[in-house]
Amino acid sequence: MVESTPNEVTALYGGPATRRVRTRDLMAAKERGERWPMLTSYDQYTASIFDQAGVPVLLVGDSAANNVFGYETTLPITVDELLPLVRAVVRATRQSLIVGDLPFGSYEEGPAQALRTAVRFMKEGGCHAVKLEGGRRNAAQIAAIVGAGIPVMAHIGFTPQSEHTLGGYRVQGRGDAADEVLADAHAVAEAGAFAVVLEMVPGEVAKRITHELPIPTVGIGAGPDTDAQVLVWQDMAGLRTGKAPRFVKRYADLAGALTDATRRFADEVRGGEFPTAEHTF
Ligand SMILES: Nc1nc(=O)c2c([nH]1)NC[C@@H]1CN(c3ccc(C(=O)N[C@@H](CCC(=O)O)C(=O)O)cc3)CN21
Ligand SMILES: CC(C)C(=O)C(=O)O
Ligand SMILES: [Mg+2]
Repeated sequence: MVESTPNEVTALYGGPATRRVRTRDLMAAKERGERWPMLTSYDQYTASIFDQAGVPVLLVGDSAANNVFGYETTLPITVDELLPLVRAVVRATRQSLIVGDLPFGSYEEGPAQALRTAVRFMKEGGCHAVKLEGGRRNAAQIAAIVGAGIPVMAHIGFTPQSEHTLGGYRVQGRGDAADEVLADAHAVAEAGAFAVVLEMVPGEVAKRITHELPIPTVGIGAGPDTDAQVLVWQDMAGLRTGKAPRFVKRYADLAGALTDATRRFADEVRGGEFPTAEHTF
C-alpha cells in the first residue's frame, strides 16, 4: 500500500489542501478505488478556478493548438509556443499537479531528444510531470525521462498527433485490435509511466486495462470504468461551439454567456449607457 495522509484525500475529493498533489497521491487514490477528474488549462484564470475547485491534475495540453492558437490539428504547436502557457498555469495554481504535454516532433527522434524536451518543460515551464503520446513505440522515451526523475503520463488509444496514420478521429482497439492497446498499456506501465490516458478506446477494453495496470488510467471517450476522466475545458464548459466529440458532456454554456455579455456591452456603448458617472474619474 502507498501511504496517504488526510490531506491527500481531501485534495483528490476536491476540498481544501495545503500542498500540491503528487503522483503518489494518484496511485493511492487508485488503491482506494477513488475516481478523480482532470481538465486541460492554458491560462491563469481557468487554472486558478480549476485549482480552487479541487481538480487534482491539470494538463497544459498540446490541444492549445486548436483551442488557443486556432490551428486545425495539434500538429503545428511548438515547444516555444506551449511553454509560456505551462508557466502561466503553474504560477496560478497551488494544489493541482500540472502536466505539460510534449508537442509533436519534440520527442519522437529518440530517448535523448525526449529527455531534452522534458527537461525544458521542467526547467522553463515549471510543471510537475510531462505527457507524451504512443505506447510500445515510445516506451524507450518514457523510460529515459522517468530515469532522469521526471514523472511521465502516457497517452494511448487514439493519439491525435498521429491522426494521419490512424485515419482520422477513430476509436482504437475494437475487436482484435484490443490486444494492441493492451500491449501498449502494459509497455508504458513497465517503462515507468505514473498514469496513462486512454483516448477513444472501447469501454470494455479500458475497463480491462484499468484492472490489469498498477497505475491510474485516465479516460477520454473510454467509458466509465477508468480511474480518472479528462476533458478539454472549453468542451466541458461549452465555450467551444460547433459539433463536439461524442465523449464530451457540456456542464455550462460559456459561449452563450459570453455572447450575451458582449452584446449587452456593445449595445450600451452604442446607446451611450456605458460608461456612467460611477465609471468616470
Ligand atoms: N476541443 C478539443 N477537444 C478534444 O477532445 C481534443 C482537442 N480539442 N484537440 C486534440 C484532440 C483531438 N480530439 C478529438 C477531436 C475530435 C474528435 C471527433 O470529432 N470525434 C467524433 C467522431 C468519431 C468517429 O468518427 O468515430 C465523435 O463523435 O466522437 C475526437 C477527438 C481529442 N482532443
Ligand atoms: C485530451 C488530452 C488528453 C490531451 O492530450 C490534450 O488536451 O492535449
Ligand atoms: Mg495532447
